[in-house]
Amino acid sequence: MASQEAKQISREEVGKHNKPDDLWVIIDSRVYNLSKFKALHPGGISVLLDEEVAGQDATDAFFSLHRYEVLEKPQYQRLQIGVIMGEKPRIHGRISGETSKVPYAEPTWLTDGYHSPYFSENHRIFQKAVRKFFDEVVFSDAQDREADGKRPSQIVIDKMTEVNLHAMRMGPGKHLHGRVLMNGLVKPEEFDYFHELIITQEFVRVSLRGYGDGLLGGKVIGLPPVLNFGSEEVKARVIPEVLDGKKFICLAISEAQAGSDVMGLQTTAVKSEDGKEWIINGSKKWITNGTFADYFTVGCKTEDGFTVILVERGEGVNTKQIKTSYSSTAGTAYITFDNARAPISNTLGEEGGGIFVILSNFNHERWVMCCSSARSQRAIVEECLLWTTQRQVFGKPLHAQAVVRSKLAGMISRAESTQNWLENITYQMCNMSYKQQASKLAGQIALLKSFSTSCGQDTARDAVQVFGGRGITQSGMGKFIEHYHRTIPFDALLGGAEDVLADLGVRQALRQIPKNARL
Ligand code: HEM
Repeated sequence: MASQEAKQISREEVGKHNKPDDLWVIIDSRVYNLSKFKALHPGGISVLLDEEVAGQDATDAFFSLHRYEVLEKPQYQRLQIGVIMGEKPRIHGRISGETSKVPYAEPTWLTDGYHSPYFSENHRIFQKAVRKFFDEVVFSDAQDREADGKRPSQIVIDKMTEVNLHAMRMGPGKHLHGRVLMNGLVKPEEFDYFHELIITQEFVRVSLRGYGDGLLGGKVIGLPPVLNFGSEEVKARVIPEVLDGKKFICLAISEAQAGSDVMGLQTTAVKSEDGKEWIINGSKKWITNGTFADYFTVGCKTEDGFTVILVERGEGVNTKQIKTSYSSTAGTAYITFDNARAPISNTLGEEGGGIFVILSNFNHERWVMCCSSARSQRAIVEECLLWTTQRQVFGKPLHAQAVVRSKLAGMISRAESTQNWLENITYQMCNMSYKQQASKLAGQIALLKSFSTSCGQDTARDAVQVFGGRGITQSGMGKFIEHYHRTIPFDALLGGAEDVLADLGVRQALRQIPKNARL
């Protein structure tokens, strides 16, 4: 019911409708007739008949039990019969395209009254457009696909193509030349790592973990070997199809017997008798987007060592879904290659030089993961700040408990420190050559990746304590907490397990201690 045409009703009038068959309530100045709905109410009838609810203003009671989105659903909007005379609704949920005014819900550069040395006016304009796009185009599909487990809708992928988001998610570089980015908001040659950080962080804000990967997460890790090491023929054919969202690609490295131990992989590629093709045999496990990929960037054991080969879906390639702790939207697959064939010209990089091809993308890939980890834990901070404010326990808001405030302090500090370190590293990336990044930032990025996901795991655990049973319930108030807590272990594994990365960072530092430095 649009508020300008809503019937004006007095509080006294509402108060008269407080019986089982004639039941009205006020929520944020809106008047709802629950007489028929009460029998369908998921929370039962008796709560609605409570003397502080029936015929009364139940705003606080409502918001301590329901998310705002309940009121936005058409089937519940229909229950509204008017508004309280002279009053207007004050409460809102998520406003499409807007920044949140909840403290710490946004990084400081997006918070009123704060400053940043890193983000330009162009970044700010760009962020607004990207947020609006994700809120309006992606958000509802993410919720729906998370619920039904199907792959992200092609219409969303096509709309992302129209503004060249698939290309921008690959970072700055030649692949952007000639493309109109976000309707011309940023020139391809001016697109930098801060623009890319914005895309990754806005994307995380609206999507759910499995959906986020389903929306071409495989391309972010599977396409760089083609971009950087493919032959001119392969690049000319494959890159436009993938960046235009027409074909899907994934990175197929890990196997049942070997993950981080890349040299221990058992999938083999041998040359056909005429020397024109690779013949590939073996299997791959946990391959993001594998169930619907058209192209597979495959790590293989070859005569000379380890080689990366682009395999196209066809005879001898079979994919089946693996059930993971997040939804099947990500298309996580078990893949078998039984005498699958690929032309020798599909070799990515040197024969036997596969390890270099794989390692060369690690920094960027891990940095992308840091961008998402920093933003996803911030979303949990916002959930917890709001929940502890609207939830009443022992007659007071939950945050009246010092132990709860202490948990909030930890969450806020972790989200802020992760983001601030990330912005600093991003600035270094903008000002370093690729080679400098490889030597100076590999350790920093590995440490940040390890730090941010370990912060995320602490925050997930604390958030469940703050939300109680709702933190482990897939619907209702704590649904995002449940989701985060269930999926954060994955973030802490991909791109290198926390301990491995932390150790890598320290080893890089130890190597650089000057030989003549002493205490
Ligand atoms: C327009 C009015 C209302 C609608 C449309 C509504 C709808 C719902 C829905 C959809 C749920 C399922 C949980 C969720 O998805 O969040 C729910 C649960 C519940 N509702 Fe309502 N409700 C309304 C008013 C109220 C009021 C006034 C109370 C009184 C305190 C109430 C008490 C509850 C309780 C106790 C639950 C169970 C919560 C839980 O399991 O954590 N509801 N309601």
